Amino acid sequence: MNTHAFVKICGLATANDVTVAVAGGADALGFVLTSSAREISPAHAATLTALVPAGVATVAVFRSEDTTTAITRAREAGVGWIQLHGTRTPAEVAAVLEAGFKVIRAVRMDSPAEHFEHWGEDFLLIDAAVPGSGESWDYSKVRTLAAGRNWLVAGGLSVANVAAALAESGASGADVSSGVESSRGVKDPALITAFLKAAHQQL
Ligand SMILES: O=C(O)c1ccccc1NCC(=O)[C@H](O)[C@H](O)COP(=O)(O)O
Repeated sequence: MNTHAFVKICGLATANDVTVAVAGGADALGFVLTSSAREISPAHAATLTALVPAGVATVAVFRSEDTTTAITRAREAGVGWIQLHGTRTPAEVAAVLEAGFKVIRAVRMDSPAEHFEHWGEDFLLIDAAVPGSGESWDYSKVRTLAAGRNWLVAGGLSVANVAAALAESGASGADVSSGVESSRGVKDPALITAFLKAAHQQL
């Protein structure tokens, strides 16, 4: 079956980042609203989400903030989706869905098996041990565990390995940050464009 990989470019910080990712066909854009070299304020994120056309998902990314804080910041940023990292519960996912957001729930690739179950989220994101670190891992090792799920592979992806990662893992899509940067926190337009092309050619 020839389907379209869902591709999220994460850690966008400038209007040019957004313009390039949208022009390249990104399915989702991530804005980091938590402590990180890529952190931007909800108010700044609002100026960027205003540039995003309908049909492209806008995602606020959180590390371990409680859901009330995440929802408040996400509303200020004007996003439609919330991505939750950290140790979470089904009740937290339900609270974010009830607030009207779509949810990406991020888990480490070495999480206990029950964390790979479906808790109501729209996508599971299976990541390296440290989010946003650029560390790669054996993407094939969760293939069986995540089979049948809507899920995104992440962690150490780049133009060079995204096609293989999608094929090996069986993921529905891919998420990247470090692999499309010229230096930490600074996106490279040519790498964004090339990554989107490589990922969308795969599935
Ligand atoms: O990117 C960050 O700095 C970050 C900080 C705290 C929580 C999550 C973060 N990023 C989440 C992402 O969706 C990244 O794109 C994903 O972890 C992959 O990152 P990378 O290995 O750099 O491609």
